[in-house]
Amino acid sequence: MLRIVADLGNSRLKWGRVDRTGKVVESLALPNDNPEAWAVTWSRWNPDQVASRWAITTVNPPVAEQLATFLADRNVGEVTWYRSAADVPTKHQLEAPETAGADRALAVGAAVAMHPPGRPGLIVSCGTAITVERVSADGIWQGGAIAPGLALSSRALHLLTAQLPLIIPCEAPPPWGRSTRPALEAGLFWGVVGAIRELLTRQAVGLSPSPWLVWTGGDASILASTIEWDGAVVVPDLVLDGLAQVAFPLI
Ligand SMILES: Nc1ncnc2c1ncn2[C@@H]1O[C@H](COP(=O)(O)OP(=O)(O)OP(=O)(O)O)[C@@H](O)[C@H]1O
Ligand SMILES: CC(C)(CO)[C@@H](O)C(=O)NCCC(=O)O
Repeated sequence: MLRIVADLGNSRLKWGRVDRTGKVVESLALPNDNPEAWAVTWSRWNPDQVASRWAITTVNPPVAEQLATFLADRNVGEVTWYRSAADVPTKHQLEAPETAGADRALAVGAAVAMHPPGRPGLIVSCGTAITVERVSADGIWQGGAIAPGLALSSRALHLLTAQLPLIIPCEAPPPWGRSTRPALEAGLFWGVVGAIRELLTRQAVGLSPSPWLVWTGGDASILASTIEWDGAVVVPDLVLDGLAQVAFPLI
């Protein structure tokens, strides 16, 4: 039986296949707004239309409806949805888990599972929004911070001003520029790095021994290298890994 995990965010839809050992393999990102692209990938993954089981985490209800229709049209009957942190067994101290993102809870769950017990941790997820999550030494998610992501900040500056162009930051730029474009690149990129650094520093206060750090999300590869942190790792499929552990546990 094909087992699929999917992470429906605000920018992209990530899919992965779960192999016999419970590992997520062949993960890829698809556009959120293009069911034709989903169909092409799905017929490539499942050319013989064998039975499949899906586990889907979503923070995007309108696109989730489209995805539900897409799967129903393809006779996928076994779908489990994770729509908020309340649907995820990650231990937490949140006030209202039913309003918190399931993706956040799954990322925390996967990061905690990667580390031996007894050490606190921090998780930075660099997606449409950036989240920085705090985990206590006894493995409990204490909550986090939600900030604007790199592409979103760039789009906001472009859309809400008359003269600022749209730029796509793709690598660490010099910290100032002598014209609009490099000045914008500097402000966007280093502004986001500064926000993450500040949140990490402040959330680490009171955590002992020193917290581990896991990065994930579409912008993790360019942002992680800017902040020095002993033993920090980038795990691109952290949310899918967490989902596979929760939805398809090894028995
Ligand atoms: N091919 C791509 N298409 C879209 N975004 C990309 C791409 N490659 C890198 N990115 C970056 O990835 C970020 C989005 O990350 P990701 O796909 O992890 O977010 P998401 O899961 O959709 O968002 P969220 O979980 O915050 O709702 C954007 O800020 C963008 O800069
Ligand atoms: C913060 C994001 C956008 C990160 O993907 C998502 O988890 C979300 O929409 N969460 C709902 C609000 C919350 O987590 O408290």
